[in-house]
Amino acid sequence: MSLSDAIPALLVLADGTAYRGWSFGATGTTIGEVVFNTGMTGYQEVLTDPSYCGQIVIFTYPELGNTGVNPEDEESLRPQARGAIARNICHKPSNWRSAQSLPEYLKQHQVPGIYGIDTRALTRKIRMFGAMNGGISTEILDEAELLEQVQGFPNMAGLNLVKEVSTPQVYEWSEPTIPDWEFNQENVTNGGETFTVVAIDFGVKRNILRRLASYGCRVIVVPVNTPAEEILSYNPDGIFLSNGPGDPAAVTEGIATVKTLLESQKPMFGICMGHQILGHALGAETFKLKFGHRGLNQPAGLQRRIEITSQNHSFAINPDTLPQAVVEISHLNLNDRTVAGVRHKSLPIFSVQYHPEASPGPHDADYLFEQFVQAMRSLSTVTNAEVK
Ligand SMILES: NC(=O)CC[C@H](N)C(=O)O
Repeated sequence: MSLSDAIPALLVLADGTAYRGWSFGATGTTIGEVVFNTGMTGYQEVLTDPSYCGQIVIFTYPELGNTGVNPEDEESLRPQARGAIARNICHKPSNWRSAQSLPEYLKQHQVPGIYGIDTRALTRKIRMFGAMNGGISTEILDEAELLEQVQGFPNMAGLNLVKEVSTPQVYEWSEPTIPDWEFNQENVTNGGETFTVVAIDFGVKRNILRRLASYGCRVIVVPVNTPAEEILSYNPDGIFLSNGPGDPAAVTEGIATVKTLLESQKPMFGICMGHQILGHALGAETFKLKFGHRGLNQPAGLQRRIEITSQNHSFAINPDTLPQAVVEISHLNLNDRTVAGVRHKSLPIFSVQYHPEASPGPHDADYLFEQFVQAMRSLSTVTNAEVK
């Protein structure tokens, strides 16, 4: 593509700052919360992660699209981010798995992007002043006009976006990580046991379902508004609470369901939104971070063990509101010491603010899936012994 074919695009932030660049992906106008991701790989997984619904992602890695996109790396049915911001774009991908270029893919799914932006300056701005709404347009090139639209857009705090991405129907997932990519061959076969897990879908990433399946789980994925009685009617060995977009405090139906499910005392594991929902169900509160954590090298841990983790979140549990008699903090984010994991003191219930399934990201935290399975195994052994 020559520069003379490039379509001018405008990016305006809610504080009035404007950046000019060129369009990639779809043309038109898009508005959302502008956030930055510092990962050096995984743009396709990031763009298709349902937790990015409602957000425009600045990629700090300087060139996007070199390896194209392929059907296996989709984290959901389609790109979920509202837009993408890049320093530079590769129009001719080179990779044996590539099926399509990133610009073509975003165009096909009507997601606008802008490149030619000084993403370092933009990221520093968001870091200093916090995540804010912004708009990208190829049709409104007047800064004041686009700013008016951006300023009329709702803020992320208070938004329930889960309904936009949760599955409309119940489905079963049994596909594990493919053998070529399985990095934990010894543990995942799970001795042929099968555990039934009901996953509440707040906007689940496929790699979570794959990791659960690799550890021997048959996963029944249910919509966010599924009543607790229906969830328990599947007679699950464990309950999984997924990741998802928007403000956790606004997902009141999910919080109420989890509160009821806690009474069943079944093993429960939550990731990201699932962790925040569990926090609310236990009586804690969440707050919005200034610019969130999005990247592949966020350190988490407590005392001696540190995991390098994949993260993508805006909100966090307020530690002062956690019921200390019932739960303890299991992990902190070691960059800013916000809560990164909690564990119930007497029941097999735990959750993390980060993404142990990676995709993209490191595998340090994969052991958490094993812990969940271990909790279900211990319980089923106790129950079988009682029956005998
Ligand atoms: N990845 C997630 O589940 C994100 C959770 C929540 N939407 C947040 O931004 O904090």
